[in-house]
Amino acid sequence: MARPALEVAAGILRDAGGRVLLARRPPGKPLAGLWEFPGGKLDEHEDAFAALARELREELGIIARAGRPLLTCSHELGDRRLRLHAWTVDDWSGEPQALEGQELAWHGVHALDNQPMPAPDWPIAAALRLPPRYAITPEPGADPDAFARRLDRLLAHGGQVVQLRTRSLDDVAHAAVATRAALAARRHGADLLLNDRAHLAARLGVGLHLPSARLRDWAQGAGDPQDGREAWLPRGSDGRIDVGAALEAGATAPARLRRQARGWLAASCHDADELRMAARIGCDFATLAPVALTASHPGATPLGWARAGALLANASLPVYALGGLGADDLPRAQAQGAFGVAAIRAFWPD
Ligand SMILES: Nc1nc2c([nH]c(=O)n2[C@@H]2O[C@H](COP(=O)(O)OP(=O)(O)OP(=O)(O)O)[C@@H](O)[C@H]2O)c(=O)[nH]1
Ligand SMILES: [Mg+2]
Repeated sequence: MARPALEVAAGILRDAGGRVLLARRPPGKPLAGLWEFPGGKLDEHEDAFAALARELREELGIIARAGRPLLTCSHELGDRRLRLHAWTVDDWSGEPQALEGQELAWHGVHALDNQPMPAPDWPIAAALRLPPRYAITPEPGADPDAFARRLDRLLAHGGQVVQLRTRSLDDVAHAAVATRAALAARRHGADLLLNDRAHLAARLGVGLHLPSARLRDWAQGAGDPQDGREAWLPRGSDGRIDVGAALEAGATAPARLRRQARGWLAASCHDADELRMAARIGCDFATLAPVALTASHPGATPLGWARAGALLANASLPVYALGGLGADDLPRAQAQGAFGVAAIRAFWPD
């Protein structure tokens, strides 16, 4: 019989400057020397926040009064599963002290990629820099100037992560739209991802969003070797994608290190298989679709919340629920285990 999952709560504590607290696992413990979020295992019948409050009192001597869930992910850990519940602690008192011989340090959320962390912490580090909404553009249509103006309005809202999804343009027209979008994103401090143009995304220094067919090709090492995946995925000496070895070593996020100057790597997923592939090749986040009926994909059968919730509960990276959803669906999506909501029409400015 499979052993029950190991349930662990991890706390996100921020100082006045927005930096988060990391604790270094002391010598003698498993994964010694790696930096993690303070916390520990749930006792039987204990919920995540109660466990976290207890662990923070024992490890740091602080009293946590209120928090909210940031991300729950599920990971294979040898012969059992680890479910790691990351909670943002909003209200606490006391000054964190290292009561268990651990080293403590505050780090900016953009510096976390450089810390050697247990692999299950990478999705948390990504979630700390991701907004709850992932906006996807509609096709640019016949008027590229009007499209650029609307995109600019979208990017101007602080902290946006936006996928430029253009399937209808030829390479030259697409490069023009993408270059303009990349400049606008940089001007507004927003993060842009191109849909399925790996070379161009790498050249422009923006992120890449893989359609599911491309995700499958990359995860299986199939397809055209010139498709740009070298720029995005860590490779072993045999040419195969080599996230696994780095995962076992518990080292810093390998995929992200390779593409330090580049942006996010994400993928479109529709089932458990694709969610696993996305995590395995080192994607920072994924979309899961279609959750509900959507006008842009009228032929697709929606997953519905029950099925989507079951897939989300086992995901090992942040996932945006997508398909017929808008901002109003965010609480429901998060209650079902999504990190956020992605949409085309709902987030596109008039
Ligand atoms: N606290 C914490 N544990 C994590 C994180 N990431 C991660 O993979 N883990 C894993 O979750 C488990 C938590 O173990 P722990 O050593 O903190 O457990 P604990 O405080 O309850 O008690 P213990 O040390 O006395 O066994 C370990 O297997 C640890 O490697 C994280 O960010 N914070
Ligand atoms: Mg602990």
